[in-house]
Amino acid sequence: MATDALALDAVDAYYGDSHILQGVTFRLGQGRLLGLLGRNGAGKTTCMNVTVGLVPPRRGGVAVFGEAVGRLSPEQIALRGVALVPQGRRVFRSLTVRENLVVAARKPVGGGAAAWTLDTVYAMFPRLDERKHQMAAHLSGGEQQMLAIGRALMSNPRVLLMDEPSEGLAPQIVADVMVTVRKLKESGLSIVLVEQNPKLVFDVADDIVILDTGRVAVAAPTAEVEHGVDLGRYLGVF
Ligand SMILES: Nc1ncnc2c1ncn2[C@@H]1O[C@H](COP(=O)(O)OP(=O)(O)OP(=O)(O)O)[C@@H](O)[C@H]1O
Repeated sequence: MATDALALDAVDAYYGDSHILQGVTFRLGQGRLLGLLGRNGAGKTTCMNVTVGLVPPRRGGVAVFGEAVGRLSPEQIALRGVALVPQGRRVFRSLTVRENLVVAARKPVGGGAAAWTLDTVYAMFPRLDERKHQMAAHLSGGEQQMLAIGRALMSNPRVLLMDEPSEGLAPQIVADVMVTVRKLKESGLSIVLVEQNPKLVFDVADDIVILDTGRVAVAAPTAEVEHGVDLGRYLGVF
């Protein structure tokens, strides 16, 4: 069996004394898309923070393509091909669109030709090409989301983490974001898509993990979750 792109194994994580993640285990297969769902405060962002090294796990392990990374720094983990599109986009507001992209550029793990360059990012997001000399602060929310995704792609990741990329965007823009997510999946990237809205992820995810107050309540292929799980119980009314 192929090595998982990402594996969290019995991860416990804390903020100070607050025990947030409690024995979280899930696996992202290579080339697959995992939808990570859960209510507000369930621990989704904390899982992302643990994966990229911002919140080191107190117990348990994190592995990227089979290599343990739970004790590595965020820089070391990024060098192993993990990129995060953070919640709230967090683009560098006082840099231009082009500068935001250039500062994130990195060669793929193991060398070889970079799939993602300024040209290929602009080809995916023509709007960023049109606005490349503008300050990121002046972009619309949807454009900032494109930039946040483009910036993550510039690092030529093997594992892409997307934390609520639809948050705060108009429905048409959300639809555009989901088209992008689908294209990235079709390109072979291994993706974790964090969302509060299950309808968005069911369309595109291979597997679903539902967190409930810091624990994995459900982990199964999408079709099983869609038809066999009482979503209202874990996600509230939607
Ligand atoms: N920096 C922090 N310090 C202390 N507690 C935190 C911190 N960040 C998050 N928490 C708490 O940890 C818990 C999990 O938060 P987390 O952001 O991981 O949830 P989430 O599922 O991503 O929620 P949301 O959908 O609101 O983004 C929440 O109770 C939250 O209040």
